[in-house]
Amino acid sequence: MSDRQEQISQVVVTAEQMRDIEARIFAAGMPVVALMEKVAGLIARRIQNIYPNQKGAGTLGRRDTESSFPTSPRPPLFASSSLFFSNPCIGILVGPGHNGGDALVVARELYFRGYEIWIYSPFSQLKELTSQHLQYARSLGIPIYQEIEQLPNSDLLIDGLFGFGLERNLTDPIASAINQLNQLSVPILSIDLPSGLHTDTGEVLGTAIRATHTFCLGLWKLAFLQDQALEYVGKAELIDFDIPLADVEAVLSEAPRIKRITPITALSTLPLPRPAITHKYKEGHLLLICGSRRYAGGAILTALGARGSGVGMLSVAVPESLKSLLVSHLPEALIVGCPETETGAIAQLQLPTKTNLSSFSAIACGPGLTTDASPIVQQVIESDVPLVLDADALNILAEIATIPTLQKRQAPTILTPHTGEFQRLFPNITDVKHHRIKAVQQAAAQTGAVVLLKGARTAIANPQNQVWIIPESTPALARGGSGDVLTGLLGGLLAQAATKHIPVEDIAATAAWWHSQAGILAAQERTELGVDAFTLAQFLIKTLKSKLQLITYH
Ligand SMILES: NC(=O)C1=CN([C@@H]2O[C@H](COP(=O)(O)OP(=O)(O)OC[C@H]3O[C@@H](n4cnc5c(N)ncnc54)[C@H](O)[C@@H]3O)[C@@H](O)[C@H]2O)[C@@H](O)CC1
Ligand SMILES: Nc1ncnc2c1ncn2[C@@H]1O[C@H](COP(=O)(O)OP(=O)(O)O)[C@@H](O)[C@H]1O
Ligand SMILES: [K+]
Repeated sequence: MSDRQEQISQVVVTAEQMRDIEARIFAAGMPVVALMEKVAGLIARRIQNIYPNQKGAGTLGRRDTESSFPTSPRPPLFASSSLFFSNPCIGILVGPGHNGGDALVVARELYFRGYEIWIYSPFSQLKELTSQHLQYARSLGIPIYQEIEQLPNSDLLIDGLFGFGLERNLTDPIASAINQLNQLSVPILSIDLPSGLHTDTGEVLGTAIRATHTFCLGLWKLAFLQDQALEYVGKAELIDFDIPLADVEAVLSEAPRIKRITPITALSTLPLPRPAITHKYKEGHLLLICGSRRYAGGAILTALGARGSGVGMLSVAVPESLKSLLVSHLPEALIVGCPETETGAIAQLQLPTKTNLSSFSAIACGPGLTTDASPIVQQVIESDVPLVLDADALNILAEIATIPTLQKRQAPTILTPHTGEFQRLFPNITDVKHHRIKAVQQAAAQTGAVVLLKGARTAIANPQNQVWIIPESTPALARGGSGDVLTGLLGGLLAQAATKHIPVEDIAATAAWWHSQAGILAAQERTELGVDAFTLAQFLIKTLKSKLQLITYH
């Protein structure tokens, strides 16, 4: 990957920013019509790659020509595969704007490459360029339909109804047409984004195309990184059409950056290679404070996550009754047994002599504590040590309402809530479910902490409004205990970075990226049902090794 590609793949834009960037390109002299040709040419070539036209190589599985609406039976899912169709029939859905224009250029190109094409163009008012392309398609004899009921069967649909120009909720008749198109068991490839999604929030504006594959054009739009958009987007792919970096910079320079974390950035944040002359305390000393008689496993999983980070020294404070269990799982760690409450929570921290909280390079506190360990959380907040607060530490924080004391901390703080913990902690931030990125930015600004909001697309914000988003993950991680592994891993990386000048949000993003990648690799090897939290921790180093190899070889 070139430097430019690496930088482009990190960029995330809103619809407004994309419009401004395009406006600069057009103002500089690039004709709109030429850009549309270029972009649509790239899309057409990708479609040819995915669904090659092997006309003449046999005619397995030919479709009938009668209408797919309203009563024709659904074609089988596998009908989409190029293995089954030598000459795929492609239906092109055309909207009123330039998204429709792109689709029409794709239609024309595929028509000339021998594909069987029909066009669905339900709008009477089209932008000038789109209208011209439609006229030309008509002159070529490509069938054009205005009514959904007229549409013939197809093996594939290309969605060019709306792109980033969609402004308001979709209404009938186009809304019901989209609903009917979604009912067909035909793969849908969306151009730029699935029609009906809000470009920034990923919200469904009335209804939206459920794409199997989306070609995001030029730069990643924010919607692709929003949890609520994922089931509409399908497999997402960026079509890079050579937007000059200078134009991107010019438009984004003032704005708080929202970035996708890439393997190169994540790996460059890791404490590798280690200096030849070092010792265990130079490689970070992490204190984990976790577990209770009720939740013993959480402490083990957090510690295994920390082990995966490679941290120099690991101390784990647990209730006394858990000590031997932890020792048996983590012989290398220093297990600190603490006096416990009647309920089996840590009652007070009893660190070894000559040790206090300031002796550690970082502290990670919370998994499995129960809310009975409240004084401990207060104590760690008052320390001057970089701190990760997760799980019950966040619930305690919500109960004791000490957000203002977080602001006063001298050392960095990272909060790692899932959506439920987030809502308890920040009841004044509404709509975290629908505006996750805005919500995480507000939370970071309110607390002065780095906030890592867990989810399908984990987002990390710093108090300066900058955001990192983890662009890929797996639902295999939606499983008890996987968050504990992340807390340990993050704590371990934070401890190792203590003497280095790496922004804390970069460390949080790296930990979340590594955690997701481990989930992805484990799911590939063991299926999505095979990624229990213990297994996930075992995959951390294996994943790191495979990612480092990829970087070395490219
Ligand atoms: N100009 C170019 O040559 C390029 C075009 N691109 C394509 O252009 C798209 C943006 O084009 P546009 O700005 O024309 O916008 P769109 O094609 O996304 O749609 C805008 C059109 O839809 C109408 N509209 C908006 N909301 C509606 C609603 N709820 N119901 C009915 N009609 C509605 C608007 O009045 C306008 O006519 C991108 O998504 C991309 O596909 C770029 O990707 C590449 C360069
Ligand atoms: N659908 C999903 N896709 C990808 N990752 C997910 C999904 N659901 C959960 N995760 C990840 O799994 C982890 C779950 O953490 P958390 O909710 O704290 O669980 P626990 O407290 O049981 O350890 C987080 O890192 C989260 O981002
Ligand atoms: K679209």
